[in-house]
Amino acid sequence: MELFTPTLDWGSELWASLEWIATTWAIAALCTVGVLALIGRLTTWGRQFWRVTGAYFTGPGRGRVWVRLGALLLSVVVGVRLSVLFSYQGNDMLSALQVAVQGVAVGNAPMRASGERGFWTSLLIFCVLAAAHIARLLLDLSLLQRFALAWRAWLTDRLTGDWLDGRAYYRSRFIDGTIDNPDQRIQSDIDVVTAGYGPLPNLPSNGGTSGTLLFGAISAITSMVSFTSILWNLSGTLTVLGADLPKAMFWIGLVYVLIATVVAFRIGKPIIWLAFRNEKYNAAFRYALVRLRDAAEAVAFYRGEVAERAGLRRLFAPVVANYKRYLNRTVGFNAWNLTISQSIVPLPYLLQAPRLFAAEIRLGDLNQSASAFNEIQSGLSFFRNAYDAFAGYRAAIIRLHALVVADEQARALPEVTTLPSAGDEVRLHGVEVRTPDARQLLQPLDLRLGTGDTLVVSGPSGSGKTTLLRSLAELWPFTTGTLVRPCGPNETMFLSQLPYVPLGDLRAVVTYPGEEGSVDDKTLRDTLCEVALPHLADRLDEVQDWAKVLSPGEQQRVAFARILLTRPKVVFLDESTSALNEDLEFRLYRLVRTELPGTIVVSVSHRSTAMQHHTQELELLGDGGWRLRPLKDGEPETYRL
Ligand SMILES: Nc1ncnc2c1ncn2[C@@H]1O[C@H](COP(=O)(O)OP(=O)(O)OP(=O)(O)O)[C@@H](O)[C@H]1O
Repeated sequence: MELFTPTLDWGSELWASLEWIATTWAIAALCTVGVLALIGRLTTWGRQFWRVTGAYFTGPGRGRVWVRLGALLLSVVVGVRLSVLFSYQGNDMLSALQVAVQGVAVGNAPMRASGERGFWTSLLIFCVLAAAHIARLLLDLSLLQRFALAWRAWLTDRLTGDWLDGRAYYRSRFIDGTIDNPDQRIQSDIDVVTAGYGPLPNLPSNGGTSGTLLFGAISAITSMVSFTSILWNLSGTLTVLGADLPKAMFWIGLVYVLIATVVAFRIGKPIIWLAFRNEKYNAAFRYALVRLRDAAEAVAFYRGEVAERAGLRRLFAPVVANYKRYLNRTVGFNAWNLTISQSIVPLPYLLQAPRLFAAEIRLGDLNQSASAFNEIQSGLSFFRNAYDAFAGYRAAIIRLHALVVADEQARALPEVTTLPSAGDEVRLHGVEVRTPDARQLLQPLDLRLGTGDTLVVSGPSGSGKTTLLRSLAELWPFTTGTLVRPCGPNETMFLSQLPYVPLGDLRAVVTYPGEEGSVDDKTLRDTLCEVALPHLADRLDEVQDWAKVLSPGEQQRVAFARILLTRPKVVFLDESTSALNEDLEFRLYRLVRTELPGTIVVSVSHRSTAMQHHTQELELLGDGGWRLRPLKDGEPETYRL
C-alpha cells in the first residue's frame, strides 16, 4: 500500500512556473512574429491586412502597441500555465481521495492520513490557483478590449482620412469597379478586424484573448504542446489484434482530431463567401432604408410607398436567400463539429480504465488523462471551430482593402491642372470637358477674369454647365486643361445648387465650411438678417435636422450668408438662386457686389434676370460649342462651334 505523494513539488512550483512562463513567452513571441511575417508575405489576405493597417505596428507609437501585444501574449501564456497546474491539482485531489478511501477500506491509518492531508492541501492549492485565474481573466479582458479600442480608433481615423483625402469619397464613383457602402466598411469592418472576433461586432462582454483569432490560436497551440507532454507521460501501450501500440491514447487522439479538422475545413469553406455576401446584401438593404428616410418627403409627395416597398423587398430577397444557404452550411458545419466533440469524450476513459483496474495508474491519473486529452482536442478543434470567425475576419479585411484601393484609384484619376494665381485672377487655358462616354461637352476654352469680374454660364439643360463647374472644382476626371485661381484656404468657393447642411446647431450650419465657433454670434446674426433670414437670427443654438427644416430658398440664402462670412476672392455658384424669387435674387447679388466688390463671381443660371448681375456670358451651345460675349454693348464676342 502506497502513501499519497503529490504529482508536483508545489512548494517550489511558483519559481518553476515563472521560469516556464518566461521561456514559453519568448518562444511564442518569436514563433508568432515569424508566422505572421510569413502570412504577411505569402498570403493575399496577409498582404491586404498589412497594407490596411501595417502602419499601426510600424509607425509612431509602435512601442506602446508592441508592449501591449507583449502583455497580451503574457496573459495567454499564464492562462495556459494555470490550466496545466489545474490539471495537476485535479489529479492530486482525486488521487488523495482514492488513497484516503483505500486507507479507510483496509484500516490503514497512515495511508488514510496521507490521503486526507493530500486532499486538504490540494484544495488549498485550488484556492490559490482560482484566485490567480480570476485575476488573470479580468486583466486579460480589460487589456484586450483597451488594445482593440485604441487600434480601432487609429484605423478609423486613418481610413476616414484616406477616404476624404483628395476627394476620394466623391471621385471613387468614377473608377472602374466601384465599391459599395464605404460607410459600412469604416463603421463595422474596422471593428471586426481590430477586435479579432470574426464577423460579429465587438462588445466588452465578448471576453478576453481566448476568443480572438490570433491569441486564441496561440493559446490553442501552447496548450496543445503543454498537454501533449502530460498525455504522453500518462499514455500506455494498447494491444490490438496482438500488435502493441505504444502511447496509444496520444496517437489515436491525434489522428482522430486531424481527420475531423480536415473534413470540417471542407464543409466550412463556402462559409467564407457566404459571410461576405451576407454583409454586402445587408448593407445594400440598410442603405436603401437610409435613402428612403432621407428622401421621405419626396417619396411621400409622390405616394411612392408601393414602389418603395417593392424596391425594399427586392433588396431584402437576396439577404434571405443567402442567409438560408449560410444557415444550411452552418448547421452542417456544427453537426460535424458537435458529433466529433461528443464522440471523443469517452475515448480517454475507454483507453485508460483497464490500466486503472490493473492498478497501473491512479484515479487522478485517469482524470488528468481525460482533461489533457480534452485540452488537446479543444486546442486542435479551435482551428475548425474558428473557421467561420476567420471567414468573417477575412471578408472584412478584403472589404477594407478594397476601400483603400478604391481611394487610391480615385485620387489617381485625372483632373484639371490647378495653379495658384499671382494676382487675384482666374484664367482658363484649353479647358475641355467630356462625359464618361467621351461625348464632348466643352471644346477647349480660354478665358480670363480679373478682380471684380462676373461671368454667367448659360445654355440648354444637359449642355454641361454643372459639369464645367465640377471640372473646375477638380471633381470631374473627364477633363483636360489648366485653371489658374487663388488657391489659399477658402479663397475660392464652389457652391452647389442646394447647399450642404451639416448636422448640428444652426451656428455650425451657417459657419460651414469654417469651423464652428470661428465666427462670433453677432456677426452671424447680422449676416442672417442681411440675407433676409432675420427669423433665424435667434436660433443659433438650436440643434435640428436643418436640411429638412429649412426650405430650399432658405438654404440658398444660407449659402449667400456663407459667402459673406467667408469672403472668398472667387466664387462659383451653380443655380444658387433657383429657389428664390427675382426680388430676393436681386437683393442677394447686390449684397455680394457691395460687400465683396473685388470678388470674381461665376454663376451658372437659366434665368434671364441673372444676366444683369454679370458682365460676361459664357453660353454653352451643345455638342461642345460655346460662345463668350460681354453683356455690355460694343465688346467683341468669341465663338467655338
Ligand atoms: N456621372 C455622370 N455620368 C454620365 N453622364 C453624366 C454624369 N453627370 C452628368 N452627365 C451627363 O453630362 C451632361 C451634362 O450634364 P450637366 O449636369 O452638366 O448639365 P447642365 O447643363 O448643368 O444641365 P441642367 O441645366 O439641367 O442642370 C448630361 O448629358 C448628363 O447626362
